[in-house]
Amino acid sequence: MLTAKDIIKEGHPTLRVVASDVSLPPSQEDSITLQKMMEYLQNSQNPDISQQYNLRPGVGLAAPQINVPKKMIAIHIRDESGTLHSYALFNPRIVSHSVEKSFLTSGEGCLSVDRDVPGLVPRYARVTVKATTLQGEEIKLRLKGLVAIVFQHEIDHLNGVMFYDHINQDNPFQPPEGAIPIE
Ligand SMILES: O=C(O)C[C@@H](Cc1ccccc1)[C@H](O)SCc1ccccc1
Ligand code: NI
Repeated sequence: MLTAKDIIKEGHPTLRVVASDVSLPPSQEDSITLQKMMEYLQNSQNPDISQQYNLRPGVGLAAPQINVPKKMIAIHIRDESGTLHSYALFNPRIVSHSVEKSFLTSGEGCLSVDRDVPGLVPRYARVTVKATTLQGEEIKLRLKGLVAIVFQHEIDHLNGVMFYDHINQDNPFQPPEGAIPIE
């Protein structure tokens, strides 16, 4: 199982590379890696397991964060209405997005960043994502709210982008014009 020691931290060059497309159908190695990423998220949200293995809770994980520069992400989160969004995806890409922006009022964190970075992170309020699932199915997801933010955070990792790259350095707490705050 993946544990905290498998997650690389800021300063590691792999966090700043553009990850490679995964050739499909995926190799057994890539499938197992993606399954382990999903397992990490589920374990990190289980009070007993996360305490036993000292896992930092996560709702998303991108392969570059475990030093695998490939386009693979896992997302496991309950949204505002309690709906579980659990996805293990190859080659996710944003195919369209709203002009309207949104942001988490609490700012963002990252499993690869062991420090608080204050500031608001402007994101698209709504995104349409295409990807291939572990089962080899091509899917299209229309996302909004917290789930849309998590997807954008993870897809950023596939392009070598960290959440704090988006923070307005002159005024970190300046909400983007007309953006929707998400608690
Ligand atoms: O480092 C990562 O990629 C995982 C982040 C994802 C994230 C997405 C959106 C906003 C902040 C972080 C971790 O999940 S950070 C821990 C966490 C846990 C619950 C809710 C938000 C963040
Ligand atoms: Ni992150």
